[in-house]
Amino acid sequence: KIVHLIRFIPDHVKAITLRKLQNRSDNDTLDSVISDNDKLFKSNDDTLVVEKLRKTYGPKVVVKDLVLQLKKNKCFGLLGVNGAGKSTTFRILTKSLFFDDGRVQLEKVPIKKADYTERIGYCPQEDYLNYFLTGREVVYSVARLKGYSDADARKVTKNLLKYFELEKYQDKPCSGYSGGNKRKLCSCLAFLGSPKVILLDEPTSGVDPSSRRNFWNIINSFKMQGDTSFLLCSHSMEECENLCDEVAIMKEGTIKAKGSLLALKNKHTKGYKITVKLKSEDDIYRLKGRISELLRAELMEEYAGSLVYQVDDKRLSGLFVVLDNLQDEFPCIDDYIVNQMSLEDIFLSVADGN
Ligand SMILES: Nc1ncnc2c1ncn2[C@@H]1O[C@H](COP(=O)(O)OP(=O)(O)OP(=O)(O)O)[C@@H](O)[C@H]1O
Repeated sequence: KIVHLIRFIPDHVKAITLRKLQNRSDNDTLDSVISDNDKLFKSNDDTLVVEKLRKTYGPKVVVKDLVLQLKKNKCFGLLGVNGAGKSTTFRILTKSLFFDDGRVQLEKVPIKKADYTERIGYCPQEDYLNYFLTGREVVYSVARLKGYSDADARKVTKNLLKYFELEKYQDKPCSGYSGGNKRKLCSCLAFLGSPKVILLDEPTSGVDPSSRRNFWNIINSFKMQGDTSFLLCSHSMEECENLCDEVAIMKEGTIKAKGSLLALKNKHTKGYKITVKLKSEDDIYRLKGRISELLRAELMEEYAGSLVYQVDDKRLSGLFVVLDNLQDEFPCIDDYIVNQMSLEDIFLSVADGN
C-alpha cells in the first residue's frame, strides 16, 4: 500500500517518508552545522536564507545568484513574468532539483541535511494528487507519512479540510474535483506537519474569489499565531498586496527589485496614475498635447479608449481642478480616474524595463 502511495507523492515528501521507513539517522549533528554556517543568518528572525543560488540548463542560466531571506511570521512574494525562474527556485528549495552553486539553509540547517525538507511545506504549481483517493484519504495519508499518529492524523485532516472549505467534497475521489478544489487540496497539504516554511507556488490559480479570500485569511491567521514563514509565487498582484510583507520581482533568473510594498512604491513609482476614458478619439492628438502641457504627465499606456498617465504632482486638489477643466474643454473625455500607483504598476515597470 505504501509503495502505491509513494508513486503519487511529491519528491520532497517522499524523501522524508523513505528516511522514516528506513529509520536512517542523520550523522551530522545540528551543533556542528550551526557553528559552520552562522554567518548566513543576519538576524534571529531569519528562517530560510538563500545565498547566490545558481541553476543552469546547459548554457542557459535560469537562476542567477539569487539572494533571499525569509523571516518568521512574514510572507515573501516572488513575482515575475513567465519563465523568470520562480518554480525552478521552489523546486531547488524543496530538494526536487539540484542546483549548480550557492547556499541554502533553513533555520541554520543546510539543504543537504536529511531533515531539511521535514521542516518545509510545499504546494507545487502542478497538482500532485492520487486521483483514486478521496480528499480526506489524501490528507490523512500525507499526515501519516509526515509522522502523525492515527488519531492526530484524523484530527488534523478534519480541521484542514474544514479550514480550506473542502468538507463537502472530502469523501469524493480527487479525480472528480474541479481545478480550484484540486488547488485548495494541494495548498492544504502544504500546511501539514507544522512546517517552519511554507512554499506556495500559485496556490490560488483557478480558485474562486470567495475561497481565495478564505485562503488569505488562513495565511494571515498563521502569520499572527505561529512562527511560520511563507514564500509565495502568484501572478495575482491583489493577492501579493494582501499577503506579502516583502516582494521580489524576478526577470530572467535575476531579482530586479526587492523590498516592502511601500519601499518599492516609493522607489519605482511617483505620484499618481490617471486614467482618462474617452468617448471618441476625435480630438485625441490635441488632448494628449494639453495633458502633457498642463500636468507634465508621462503617457504610460494607451488601450481600448483609455489613456493612462503617471503624474508626479502630489497636490491632489490641484490635479482634480485641471482634470475638470480638461473635461469641459474636451467633450471626447468620458470620465477620468485618479489612483495611487499599485504593485501591478511596479511589476509592469520593472518587468518591461531592462
Ligand atoms: N527541464 C528543463 N530543461 C530546460 N529548461 C528548463 C527546464 N525547466 C525549466 N526550464 C527553463 O527554465 C526557465 C525558468 O522556468 P520556471 O518554470 O522556473 O519559470 P517560472 O518563473 O516559474 O514561470 P511561470 O510563471 O510560467 O510558472 C524557463 O526558461 C524554462 O524554459
